[in-house]
Amino acid sequence: NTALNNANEDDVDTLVSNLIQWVRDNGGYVNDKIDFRPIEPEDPASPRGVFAKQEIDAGETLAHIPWDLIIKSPERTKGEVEGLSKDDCGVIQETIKVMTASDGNITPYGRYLLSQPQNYTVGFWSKKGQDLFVEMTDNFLPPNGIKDMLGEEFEDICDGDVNDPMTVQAVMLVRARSDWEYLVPVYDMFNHHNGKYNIELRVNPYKSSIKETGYEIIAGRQLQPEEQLYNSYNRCGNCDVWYDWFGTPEIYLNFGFVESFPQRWLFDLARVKVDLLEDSNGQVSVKFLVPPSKKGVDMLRHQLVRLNGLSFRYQSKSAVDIGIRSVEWDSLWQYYDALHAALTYVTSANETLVDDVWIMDDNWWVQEGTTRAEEDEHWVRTTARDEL
Ligand SMILES: C[S@@+](CC[C@H](N)C(=O)[O-])C[C@H]1O[C@@H](n2cnc3c(N)ncnc32)[C@H](O)[C@@H]1O
Repeated sequence: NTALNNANEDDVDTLVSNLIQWVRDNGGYVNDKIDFRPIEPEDPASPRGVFAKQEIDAGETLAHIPWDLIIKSPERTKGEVEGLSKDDCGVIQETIKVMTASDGNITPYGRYLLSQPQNYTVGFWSKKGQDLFVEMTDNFLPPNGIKDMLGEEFEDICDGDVNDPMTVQAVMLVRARSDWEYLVPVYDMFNHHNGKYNIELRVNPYKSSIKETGYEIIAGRQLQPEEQLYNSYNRCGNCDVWYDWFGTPEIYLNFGFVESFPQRWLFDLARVKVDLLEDSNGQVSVKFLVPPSKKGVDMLRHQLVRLNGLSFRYQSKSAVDIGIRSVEWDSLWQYYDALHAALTYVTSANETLVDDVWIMDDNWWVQEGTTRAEEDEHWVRTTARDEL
């Protein structure tokens, strides 16, 4: 896997401009008014995002990615399947091919994917890092099933080789960058923010045949110079299945970062579901989406005390002491802070407690009636303890 190791040495600015040129040379379009640059202009190593260089009108096309440049499963290539297919094995296999193409054949997109940081989402960490994460969540707090990201979802369902680092990296990148089973260059450059989401897709790729249309990304509203352009990874126009249950912990699990407010937390075992909203003065409020119970809030209070104990035990330790990479250590404590804050907001909220949630069915969490998903698409990824 020297390709994976050498990749980080490529200059990312060059990789990005080659990628844009390649899209343009192959029938695509990328608007001149957008720029792909590090989020912190002074820190070339900071993550990249998309920014408006000048004013952009609402509805203006930002980019058009033709069907041929999209990485998708061979099943899709025949163009017969519409709607969601049940797994993403096909797009993973194709991504592996794109990333392992020979020097003469590799596309600028393959090179860009190769340059991405390795194993940065928790499902792909070292065993020690994952064990510490599970110690933190106690198989009770979300996100659930971190070991399934590779094991159940790729090894078992796709029959994939989890011992090959390039394969593992491709799986992680598909989970962190794809629009379910389409990995779309340029569209995958937009960062996530539910409060500032300002782009849209002209055509929902799961509701119509996109062989002719490809992905057309448009401005959701008027954009100002220097504004960052944001997608939403769970509330976008075609995010139906993800809309209800996929909150801040699940964003963290799949994409490896803690989202800003607004956040959604679904504590399935305590049957507590909340949105955390921030007003223009930075005041955070808790919106209970299902009436909480005393039993549930007590469970979360107990978890908060346990988390305090955990941080106390580790406060004088470092990544080196534990023997894990600093990316894992730093990310874990970032998530800890978000989890701790969410539990603090929820347990100190002045909400009337009622027991109704415990007499509801397993779908208690969609009882609020704001659900978007179709009837058979409601599900929560259950925790290990839930299955006992
Ligand atoms: C679809 S890609 C977005 C483009 C990516 N930043 C890049 O440099 O190519 C998703 C990845 O971007 C990063 N990301 C997206 N939104 C973010 C946010 N709001 N804060 C921090 N990182 C974010 C995460 O690393 C995530 O796995």
